[in-house]
Amino acid sequence: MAVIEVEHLHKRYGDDIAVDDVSFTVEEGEIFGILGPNGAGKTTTVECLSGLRTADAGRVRVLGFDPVRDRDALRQVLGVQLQGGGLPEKLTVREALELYASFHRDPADITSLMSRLGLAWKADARYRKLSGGQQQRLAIALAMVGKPKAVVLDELTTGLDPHARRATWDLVRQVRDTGVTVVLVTHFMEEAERLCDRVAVIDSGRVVAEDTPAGLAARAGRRQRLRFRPSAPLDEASLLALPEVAEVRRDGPRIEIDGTGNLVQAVTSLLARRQIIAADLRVEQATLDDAFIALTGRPATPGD
Ligand SMILES: Nc1ncnc2c1ncn2[C@@H]1O[C@H](COP(=O)(O)OP(=O)(O)OP(=O)(O)O)[C@@H](O)[C@H]1O
Repeated sequence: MAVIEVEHLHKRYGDDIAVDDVSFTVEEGEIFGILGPNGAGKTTTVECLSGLRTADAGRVRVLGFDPVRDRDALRQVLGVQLQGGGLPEKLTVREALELYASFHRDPADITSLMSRLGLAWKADARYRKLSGGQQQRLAIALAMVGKPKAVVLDELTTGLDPHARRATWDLVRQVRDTGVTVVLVTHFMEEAERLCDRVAVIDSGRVVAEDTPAGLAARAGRRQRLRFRPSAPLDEASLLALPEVAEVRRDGPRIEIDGTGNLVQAVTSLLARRQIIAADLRVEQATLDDAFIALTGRPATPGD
C-alpha cells in the first residue's frame, strides 16, 4: 500500500525553482531515502508533504490526506523532524516531550519512549546541554510522540561523528521495525546505502532515479575494479584484449583494471595461464556514489 504519493510536485520561491517536477511513491513499512546534493529541493519537497508549505502545482497524498487541506488530521498520523528544528535551550528532554505530546490526541507514554530511545538518563537535562547525537535522539522521540504511522526525518545525521551517526541509524531501523514508514532526507551516500529500502535521487528539483540502493549501483554499469600486484610483468595489451576489460592503469607495482561482466574470472584465468600470481588482490563493486555521478555527472556531497 502506498503511504505517500507525490505527483509532479512543483514549488518556486519567486524566480527560483526549488522543486521543478518531483514524483515518487513511498510504500508502507519501508525506509525511503530522498538523496541529493545541497539545494536539490529535498527539504522543500518534504515540507510540502508535511503540510508546512503549499506546492504551486502537483498532487500530494500522505496516508490518504491532502497535507494542506487536511493538515490537522495529518498531524495525528505523520511525525516530522525537520532540519535544524531547534528547541528552546532551557527546555528539558521531558518538558519537550510533554509539550509535543500535548498536541496529540493519543500520545505515546513519554517514560517508555525516552527509555526506548536511550534518553531516560537525560530526562531532566536541558536541550542545550545535550550532545549532537542526544539532540537527534530527542528529535526522533518528538517525531514519534504522536504514535505516527509515518515519519519524515530531514538531515538527521548531519554534523554527527561516525559513532553517533551509526547509533542514529540503529534508531531509525528500530522505528521502522515498529511498523512506522520512514522518509529519510540525506545527502550522505553511505547513509542511503546502509539504511534505505528504496531511494529517490533528486538533482536540481527533479527526480533523476528511483530504485533500491543496489539497483542504483547497478545503473552505474555494474562496473567493477580489480587491483593487484602481479608476481611477473604483465602486458597491458593482453589484458585489454579480454572483452571484460575496459581500462588498465598502472600504479607503481600495482595494476588497476576496470571492467564489467565476469571480470574477476577473465583476469584470473589469464594470470593462471601465464603462471602469474596476483598479490593483494582487491575487487570493488560500483557503489551508490558511482551511480550518483553516473546519473548527475557530479558527486553528491561537494566539499564533504
Ligand atoms: N524559504 C526560501 N526562500 C527562498 N528560496 C528558498 C527557500 N527555501 C529554499 N530555497 C531555495 O530552494 C532551493 C532548494 O532548497 P531546499 O532547501 O529544498 O534544498 P535541499 O535539497 O534540502 O538542500 P540542503 O541539503 O542544503 O538542505 C535552493 O536553491 C534554496 O536556495
